[in-house]
Amino acid sequence: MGEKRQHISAFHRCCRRRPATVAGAEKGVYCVVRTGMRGKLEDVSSLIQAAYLPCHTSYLDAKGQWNISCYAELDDVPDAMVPGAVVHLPMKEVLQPLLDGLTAKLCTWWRSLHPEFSGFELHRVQSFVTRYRPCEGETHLTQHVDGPHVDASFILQLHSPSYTGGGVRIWDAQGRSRDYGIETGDLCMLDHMVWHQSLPVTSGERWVLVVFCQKRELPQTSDAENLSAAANCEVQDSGPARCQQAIWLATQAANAGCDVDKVQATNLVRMLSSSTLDERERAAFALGCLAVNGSSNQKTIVDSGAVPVLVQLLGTTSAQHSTERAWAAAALGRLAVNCPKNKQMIAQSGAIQPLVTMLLSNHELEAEEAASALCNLSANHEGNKQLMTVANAAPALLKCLGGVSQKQRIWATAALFNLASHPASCHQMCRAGAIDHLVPLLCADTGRLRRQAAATLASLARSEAETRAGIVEAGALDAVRAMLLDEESGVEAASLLEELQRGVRLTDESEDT
Ligand SMILES: O=C(O)CCC(=O)C(=O)O
Ligand SMILES: [Fe+2]
Repeated sequence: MGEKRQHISAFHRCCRRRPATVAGAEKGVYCVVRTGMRGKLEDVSSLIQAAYLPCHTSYLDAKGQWNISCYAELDDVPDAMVPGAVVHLPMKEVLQPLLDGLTAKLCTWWRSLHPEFSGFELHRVQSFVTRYRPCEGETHLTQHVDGPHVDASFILQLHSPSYTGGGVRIWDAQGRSRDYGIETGDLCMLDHMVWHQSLPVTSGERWVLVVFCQKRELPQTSDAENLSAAANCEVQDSGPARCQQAIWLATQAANAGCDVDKVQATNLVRMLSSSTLDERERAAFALGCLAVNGSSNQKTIVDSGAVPVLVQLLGTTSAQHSTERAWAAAALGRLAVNCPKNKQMIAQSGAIQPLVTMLLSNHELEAEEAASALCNLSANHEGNKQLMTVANAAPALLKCLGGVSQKQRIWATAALFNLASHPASCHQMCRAGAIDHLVPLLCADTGRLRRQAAATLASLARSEAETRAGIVEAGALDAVRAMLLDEESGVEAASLLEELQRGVRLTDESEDT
């Protein structure tokens, strides 16, 4: 009973239009859950919108002539081909960090519906972003099923500020429909051949991510067998299916917050040395997913020898290896979180210089993950701050502040904040023009950026009267005044002001003597 009630609330918390009933959930053909990804989706929404390039397609189903979707993935599956659709790689890059986790969620739910498919996994055949607007042909999608070739699908509501209308209507196995006014981060999961439609948007824009999956048989049938197969996944014969299993397990483990064991970790580390780029990318990605689960996974992964191999992956320079470098940086950064021993080991294995080089990459994902890793490596670690100064990190981080990626700017500012408390780094930052880069961020759109910029400037202001004067000269006071009125960034603004005033007071005092 308790379990059922829990299911009901997860199912209906997000339903604005209907009181809680569980018709769809009970019949099991669909499920709407809140993922808790709202913040993450808000963070990536500008990237998604920047990467959005719709293509003209013609479907035989409810979509007809359709030109408001941008495709990130399109498998060459005969039944699933969409005439006119082409993959837009920038969208793939932006969605990459989200897709595996979401697919794993869909797969977990779908397996619970279909115990008979425990030996199967879901493989994405299409993923795309759709933008609905109140224009002809763009408001909604009429009633349809995703197709006989689609075994399960999901619709994720992306960050879509201020739109009206919209939402999803879904029919259960008895043909009864329900409307869901889904909110950012709500995930609507559909079983095979479930009728559904989106509802017309009447103002603003509604953004969704849609993924279609097919089931694929796993070579082994039980989790225990999968585990042992993954455990034996040798580099020499790690065919795609076997590595897929290792990744599947890692994703499941990361998703469920469970521990990775030594054998799994060792095999993922071996996969990092595979001769296939795709396998190395997947292994690095999986290790990064597992490393966030807490200290026991961090330790198991480090004890399996991951650090030197991951660091080695950072050392390539070609564009082709950019994603591999990004996931290796992400894994290293996560291994460093709250663990001084790992921070030191990663730095001593030579990670810092290549990470600084990666900051200057044209590939957003690579620069973002490098900035994030450097932030984690420098946090509460004076030795690494020193090494980052030697590697000339500050100028590269400052350059990142001018990048288009918001995530990159946030991580770079956070890393700069860490460095600002280290005297040598502080000098390096000031020489590299930190004040001129940071003061404009006091007026940034994002509260987090404004706060981080203010805190970093406050730290710099502590160093020398000349720096304080420079900050004032660059026009910080007006921005700080505006920030003081703003609840979100008032505290940081007040401490920056205090540091700046300290400068004024010191000057007054010295004139008195
Ligand atoms: O946008 C929605 O809510 C539904 C999208 C959908 O069902 C589809 O694209 O197949
Ligand atoms: Fe659909």
